[in-house]
Amino acid sequence: MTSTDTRSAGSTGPSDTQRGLVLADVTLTVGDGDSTITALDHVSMTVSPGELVAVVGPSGSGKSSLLAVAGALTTPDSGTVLIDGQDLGAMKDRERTRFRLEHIGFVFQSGNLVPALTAEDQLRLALHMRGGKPARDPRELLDEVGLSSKLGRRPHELSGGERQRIGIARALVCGPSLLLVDEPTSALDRARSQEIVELLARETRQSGVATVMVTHDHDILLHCDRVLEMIDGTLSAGSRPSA
Ligand SMILES: Nc1ncnc2c1ncn2[C@@H]1O[C@H](COP(=O)(O)OP(=O)(O)OP(=O)(O)O)[C@@H](O)[C@H]1O
Repeated sequence: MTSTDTRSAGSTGPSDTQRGLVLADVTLTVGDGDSTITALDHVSMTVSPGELVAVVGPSGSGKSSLLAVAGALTTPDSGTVLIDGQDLGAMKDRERTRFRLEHIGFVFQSGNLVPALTAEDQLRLALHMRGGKPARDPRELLDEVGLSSKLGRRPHELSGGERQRIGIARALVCGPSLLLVDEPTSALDRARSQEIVELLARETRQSGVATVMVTHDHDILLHCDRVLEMIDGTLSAGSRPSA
């Protein structure tokens, strides 16, 4: 099977190549016994700081597996995963969990907010779980995503788009190196979807985070720096609709 390294142009030296996400020849098999499936088949990719990369592909092609491996939730059978030059495979379980809290932000399909918490407290909880000094001020970040007037609202008092904005702010509040985003627009109409991906693109650039977004929504690909396509566990350069 072929693997495609879709490194972006513009890297300037060894220290630069170490930053962001690097997957090198990663293979993951899932299931057991006779029903083993190769979910990721010799996958290589890099995502630089400040770059938004979309991953598209049919259902069952391995997109969630890719996020799980990049997010230090699943350990691949072989290959290397580096985040800011740190090798996830060389870490013990506890170390990897701590690394995930400190360096990786997740945005889920429908926000996955805590129902009882206000917008501001969703971010404060994330900071509390990570511990240490706050990386970003929750109020400033909520202002940046357009929710300064809704700090005290709970999820049921917000629209789907607003909940997704909080999900994005929560994923960024600890100042991650890598942002992993799973179908962020699946519950939104077209206009809200455009707003959410524009926000993700802006935050990716402003905060210099390396962002990987899995999506089925081809209308939002224009806002991404690159599009990769996953088919049967292999990754190749995909096409982006023209403006
Ligand atoms: N724990 C598991 N046990 C067995 N098979 C699994 C497991 N997890 C994933 N798979 C299989 O691995 C393949 C890749 O799954 P994955 O969830 O990564 O695909 P996907 O592209 O994210 O799909 P979707 O777009 O439907 O979410 C599929 O064939 C799936 O059935």
